[in-house]
Amino acid sequence: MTMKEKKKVALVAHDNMKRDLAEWVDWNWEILLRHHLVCTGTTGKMVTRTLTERGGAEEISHFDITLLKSGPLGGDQQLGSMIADGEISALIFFWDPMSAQPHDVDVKALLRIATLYNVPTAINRSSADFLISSPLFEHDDYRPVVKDYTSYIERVLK
Ligand SMILES: O=C(CO)COP(=O)(O)O
Repeated sequence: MTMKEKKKVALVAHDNMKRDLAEWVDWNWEILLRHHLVCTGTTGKMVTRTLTERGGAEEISHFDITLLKSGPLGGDQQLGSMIADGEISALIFFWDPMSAQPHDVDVKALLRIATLYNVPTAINRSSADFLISSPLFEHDDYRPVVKDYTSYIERVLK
C-alpha cells in the first residue's frame, strides 16, 4: 500500500469535548501531520497549540492547517460546503451530547451532509481510534462511493 496523497482531514469539537480532541490529536500527531487539517476556528486554535506544544521534532515545525470560522459563526457550514465539493476525506467531529448548541441546526446539517456524501465520520474517541487506525485511512485508492442522485436531480416537477 502506498500513501502519496495528502488528504484533507476535518477536526471539530464542541467546547466540552475539546480536551478529548486535544488528547486524541496529541496521541495521533504523526499520522495527522501527513495530512492537511481543516478545523472550525476555536478547535483549530487548540489543535495548533497541541501540535506546537508537541514541539521539538523536525517534522512538527511545519503542518498544514486551515482554520475556518468558529462553528457557531458559520464554520460548520463552511465545512459542509467543502464536503459538498468533495474536498474532505474524513471528518472527526466530537459533538457534545449533553449541551444545547446555539447553532444546533448547523451541527445537524454538517452531520447530514457528511452522511449524504459518505464521508468517513467519527463522533467520539473510540470511533476516531477505529477510523485513524484503519488501513483505508491513508489508502490512495479508496474513494467512498456517493449514491447516484441523478434521478432525484432530474425528477420531473408537475
Ligand atoms: O461549534 C463547533 C462545531 O459545531 C466548533 O466550533 P469551534 O471549533 O469554533 O469551537
